[in-house]
Formats: sequence, structure tokens, C-alpha cells
Amino acid sequence: MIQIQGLRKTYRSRRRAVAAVDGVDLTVRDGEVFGVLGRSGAGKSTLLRCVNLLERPDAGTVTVDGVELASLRGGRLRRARQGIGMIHQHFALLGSRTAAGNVAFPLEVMGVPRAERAARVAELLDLVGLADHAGAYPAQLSGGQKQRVGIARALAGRPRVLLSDEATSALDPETTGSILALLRDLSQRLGLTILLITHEMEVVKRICDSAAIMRDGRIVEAGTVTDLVRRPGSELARDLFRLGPAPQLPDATVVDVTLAGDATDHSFLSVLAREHDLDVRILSGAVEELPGGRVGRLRLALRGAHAAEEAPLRRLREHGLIVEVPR
Ligand SMILES: Nc1ncnc2c1ncn2[C@@H]1O[C@H](COP(=O)(O)OP(=O)(O)OP(=O)(O)O)[C@@H](O)[C@H]1O
Repeated sequence: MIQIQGLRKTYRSRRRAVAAVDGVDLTVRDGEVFGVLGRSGAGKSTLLRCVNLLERPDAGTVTVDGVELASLRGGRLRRARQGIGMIHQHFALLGSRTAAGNVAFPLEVMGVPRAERAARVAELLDLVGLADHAGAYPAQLSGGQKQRVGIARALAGRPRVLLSDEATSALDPETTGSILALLRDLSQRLGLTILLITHEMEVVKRICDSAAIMRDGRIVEAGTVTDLVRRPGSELARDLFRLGPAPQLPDATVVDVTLAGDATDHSFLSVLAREHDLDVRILSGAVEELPGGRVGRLRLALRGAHAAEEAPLRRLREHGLIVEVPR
């Protein structure tokens, strides 16, 4: 488990001070994939770098598996860091070393004997599907293959936690899909806890159990993805399912309906039509299968004598749906 409390980091120059992380509390449960979303400059990278103490926070605590990192120094900090792997947007591989050589690097630093190292490197390359590319140099590998080497290297010290700094933003959509599938698979097989930062909603859709939205150094929403989607007014729900500007329809009531968990069947549409004598049209929307279950959002136009009344909306809410009237 990763527990972040009261975390602050300010960068100061002579001209100004930037509060990159401005009082963040966050809990990442064991074995989950947690995504931090946010625009450029929101403070995501700084937050991530404070988790493995690449950056020393000004205030607050970071506790990984019960060990508070900011209080550690020297050898104890180095050992604690071995339990936290990291992968990077631009892979950060050594161009002069083969795939095997890159994966071996952290093992050399840890002082793992040569024979053990060779066996472990082979095992790691196999784990990421690159057993037959051990002798290739980074320049001979595709972006996806380079990231697989990066993942194997990050797992060399058998970490319990993996940090991912925009690991797929330099990759095409198909390769992104295969890397995300690999991360999800590793999380499940190895019981890895993954904390990732991204600006891509697709990443959250594909692999995250939980997510947080960060803005101006602060967390503005956090929770499991299904809980967030069910939260009225949630930014994450709005961004996951973009419904666009609400149309002005003089003869209809427009409502946005969020479906999650058990309430993802569409029987409520016929209930509305039958019980309230409404003409129901779907204007836009989507239903998606996320790691935490099915969720969806639909924008409906309701027409009929009772369309503007509360009763149909109440009926939808009784059905377990979240109903919002777009402005
Ligand atoms: N080493 C640094 N020195 C000074 N300011 C910094 C430093 N690193 C980050 N910042 C500033 O802190 C703020 C947060 O940056 P950070 O890189 O953490 O955001 P981010 O959400 O990861 O954005 P991006 O996706 O563009 O990396 C920004 O205003 C940035 O300019």
C-alpha cells in the first residue's frame, strides 16, 4: 500500500515559487492500478518523483508497505527504493547496452552475482515477452519493445510497487494497448501495486481500478473509477464519456444518465416509455467495460405530456441511475 499524506513540494527560483504539489493526500491499495490524471503542469511528475524520493518533499509523508520513506537516508533509503520500480515515457535505456544489458544494470548495482544475474535477466525478458531479443540494442527495437525492456528493468529488484511516468504517451494506440495489457497482467500475476500518471483517459479506461484528477498541485477527485463515475458532477465521468454541449430542444427534456455496477441494463428505457408514456431517444453516449465493471453514460431526450415532470427522473434514480439535467 502507498499512503501519501500532506505532501508538498515547491520549486523556488529567484523570480518565483511554484507549488508543484500543494498538499496531497492519497491512498493506493495493495495490488491495484491507480491512475493520476491531469493536464501538463498539474504536478503529476513531481508527485510521482516524491513517491520514490527522486524528489525530496518539503512536507508530508510517503509510506510504502509501512515504511515511511522521507525519514530514511543512505543505505536504508536505497534498499527501500529497490522495492519501487519506475518506468518512463522515453524509456531511459542505455543505448550502448543490449536489452539484456539494460535489464542487468540494476542487478549489477545491487551486487547480484553474475550467474544469478544471467538467470534473472532471462526470466525478466521472458516475463515481458522479449526472450528472443536479449541481444538487441535499443536502436534495433520498436518503441513498444523498448518499453518492455524498461518494464523488465524496473522489475529487476522484485519491487512491490511500480511507478509509471506517462509510459505509453510516446507509443501508437495499438502498442499502447499491448503495453497496458502487459502492465495489467503483471499487476495481477505479481500482485504489483501500480501508480501511474497520464493525461490520457484511455489509460484509465483500460487498466485503472482507481483514479485521481490533479490540478494546480492538488487532487480534485479521487476514488475507484466506478465510484467516481457514480458521483454526481464528477469530472472523471464527464471526461470518460464526453457527451458534448447539451442541445436546446424546445419540445423535449434532455437528461444525462450515468449507469454503473448493477444498473447497466437498458430496461429503464422501456420502463420510462411504458410507465410514463414518454418517447425516449438516445442523443449520444457509450457503455464501456472497465476493469471495475461496466459503466456508461447516455444523453436522453424525453418527449411527452409528462416529460418535464419529476416523476420520470425519480423513477430513473430508483433504478440506481445517476440523473443530471445538463445546463
Ligand atoms: N525542477 C523544476 N524546477 C522548477 N519548476 C519545476 C521543476 N519541475 C517541475 N516544475 C514546475 O512544477 C509544476 C508541475 O510540474 P510537473 O512536471 O510535476 O507537472 P506534470 O503534471 O507532470 O506536467 P507534465 O505532464 O507536463 O510533465 C510546473 O509548473 C512546472 O513548471
